Amino acid sequence: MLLIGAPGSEFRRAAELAQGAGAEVTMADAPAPALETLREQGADLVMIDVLEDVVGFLGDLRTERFVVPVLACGISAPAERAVAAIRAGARDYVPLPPQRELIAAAIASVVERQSQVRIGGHPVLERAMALAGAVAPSGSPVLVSGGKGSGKETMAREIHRLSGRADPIVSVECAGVAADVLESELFGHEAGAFPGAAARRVGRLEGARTGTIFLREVGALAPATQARLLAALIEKRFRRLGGEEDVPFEARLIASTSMDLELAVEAGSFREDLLVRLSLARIGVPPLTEHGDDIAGLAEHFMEEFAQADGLPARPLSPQAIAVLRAYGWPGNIRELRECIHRAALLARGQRIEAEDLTRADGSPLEAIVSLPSVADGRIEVNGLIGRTVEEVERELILGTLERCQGNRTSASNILGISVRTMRNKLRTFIEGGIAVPPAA
Ligand SMILES: Nc1ncnc2c1ncn2[C@@H]1O[C@H](COP(=O)(O)OP(=O)(O)OP(=O)(O)O)[C@@H](O)[C@H]1O
Repeated sequence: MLLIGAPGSEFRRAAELAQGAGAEVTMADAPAPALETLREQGADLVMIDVLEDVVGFLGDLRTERFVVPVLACGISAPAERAVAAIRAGARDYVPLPPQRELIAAAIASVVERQSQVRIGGHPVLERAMALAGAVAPSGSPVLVSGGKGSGKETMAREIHRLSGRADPIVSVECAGVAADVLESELFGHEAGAFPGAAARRVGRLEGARTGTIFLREVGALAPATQARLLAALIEKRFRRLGGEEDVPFEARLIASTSMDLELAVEAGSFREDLLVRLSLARIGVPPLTEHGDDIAGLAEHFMEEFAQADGLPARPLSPQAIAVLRAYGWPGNIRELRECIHRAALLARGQRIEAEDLTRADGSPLEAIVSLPSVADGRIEVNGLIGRTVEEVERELILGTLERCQGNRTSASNILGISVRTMRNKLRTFIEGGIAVPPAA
């Protein structure tokens, strides 16, 4: 985290609080030295005093293609300054003197706090973890695939930890970032590489030194960046944009994907040769529903974590609450479970967490969503189905399950006991027949 402002006790206090919340803090007393720091070492979050030229600083960040969230802050600053900062692109305004919770929330809003890893006892997750342990010591690239929030970054961090590398793991989001901005972010640039490149900037690949570079959603890389990355992997060196000097590429590459990269290759949006290189070691993180036996343990683990962090009593989950957690489809996987438990830890009033305390992000109770199909004497009620074709019933079952899983193909396939490939083929047939299919989650 980079703090920009004239040194004063409030700023020092903000820095101490940020450090207490787990951030590594660098301080700069004005935007110009702050830009120098960003060019040399980057930052995951910037906080700038609104008394500085925030608008000019944000403009410089854009011209030099930095992708870093900026928060404005100030000591009883005039409201118009805060508004101007937000209008110019600052994410939020944090008043000083700082409060511990506000600083922690600001950090949490941009850098997801990683839970302490709990390795479930389920064989599918254990197999994935064993693979991670086996590939960790080598320097070869690793591709971690799995659904949204299933634990891909957690797996990458585990591999990095087990590799014993002294340098850090540097995480870069590839989705939703303009191609030229991401290219600078990854490879850095020399002064004059493009209009606005005022000085040399060290990219994240270089900044990771001999540690690990983690590329989240690698399938989103533009073709030119894919080509550059492939060359860097083969030659173990690269050039900053506009540079003539080779920079050694010493970091270990771990990439994650929640999209089917084979399909992306077929569609021509991802290079096959890059996929082959990335796939030397490949780890699939299973969707949460595939290791459902871990749900209760993970839920208790998160409950303890939040109780500790928020100073609340750790409460047990009732058997009904656990049954509801087990029955839900978890399209957002472990992240969704973690957030669900966080809401329950904050809002539940009883001695233990009951089924009705478990909600989705929109506030709807999980209980209502997991209502099971009508069952009579253990058998599915078939009267309402007689007169309908097997094809119709199958289509309704598939589309209904998919809807309940908010379009998540992997979760729905798991619940239905069919492969994702079969699911895709069925959906293709539906679409060809003019039937609406829920969009992919
Ligand atoms: N085995 C685990 N034990 C404890 N917490 C976990 C585990 N796996 C994932 N989590 C937690 O779940 C959340 C989501 O995990 P993570 O960021 O690794 O998922 P992801 O698959 O990389 O997400 P995305 O698809 O959005 O990139 C994080 O808060 C992480 O700490």
